[in-house]
Amino acid sequence: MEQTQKADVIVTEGVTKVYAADGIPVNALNGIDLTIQSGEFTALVGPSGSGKTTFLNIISGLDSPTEGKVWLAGKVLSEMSGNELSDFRRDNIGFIFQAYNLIPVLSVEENVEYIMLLAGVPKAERHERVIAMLKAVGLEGVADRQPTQLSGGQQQRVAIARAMVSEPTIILADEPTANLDSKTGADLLEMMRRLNAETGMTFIFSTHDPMVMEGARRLITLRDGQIDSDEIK
Ligand SMILES: Nc1ncnc2c1ncn2[C@@H]1O[C@H](COP(=O)(O)OP(=O)(O)OP(=O)(O)O)[C@@H](O)[C@H]1O
Repeated sequence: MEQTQKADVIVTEGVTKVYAADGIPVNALNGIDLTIQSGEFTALVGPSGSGKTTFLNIISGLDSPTEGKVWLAGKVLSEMSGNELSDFRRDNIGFIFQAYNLIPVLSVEENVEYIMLLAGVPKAERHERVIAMLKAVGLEGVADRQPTQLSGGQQQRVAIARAMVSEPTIILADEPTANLDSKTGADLLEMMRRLNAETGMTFIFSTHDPMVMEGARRLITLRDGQIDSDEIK
């Protein structure tokens, strides 16, 4: 009988973060032990200041923990050199930001193909993958537009296409619906969930939005830098 084994894409062990703001220590994370497996669609929730952004920054290697270890796709982030880490991040993580962060002087197509360009994917293949990805996010026919000619919801779809097109190990999204009205945010989340089901790509996102939480398959609640609850729905 065939066995499907889920890989651990992120493992954290004792992740602690202390910021030194004006000499006063702030304990943002207090020993987080967590495993995220491939194919998860997981929301990170909790009150403002509970450590969500800090945790996302640490598991993506944008910031380093004061103590503890993070494995991403089997590699310990703190054991990589600066260049190795940035290549590893480019190949393994797709980021989606609250403010979309598209490059305004580039067309939609150029925004979506950018990471593939850096990774040396040939032009014809890049074009084919961008067009297929734009179709998957419901944005056919906008490849030549500038991001500013699109609505906020459409811009965030472009950002999702950009994050997913190079098939990273994990998609990380910090408050992806925070700048959208609740209907647009709910539609966007439904689309992310469909893409997760169709591609098996792993998603982890932070949110304050109860409608977005509803759509998650696993809900991890942080409180004062610790895991308060971890619920599979
Ligand atoms: N660069 C920093 N320097 C000092 N303290 C920081 C820094 N970044 C975050 N903090 C503090 O760390 C704690 C966790 O912040 P974090 O931004 O991770 O929380 P959050 O759950 O993402 O909050 P929000 O929901 O408001 O975005 C807070 O007390 C915050 O004030």
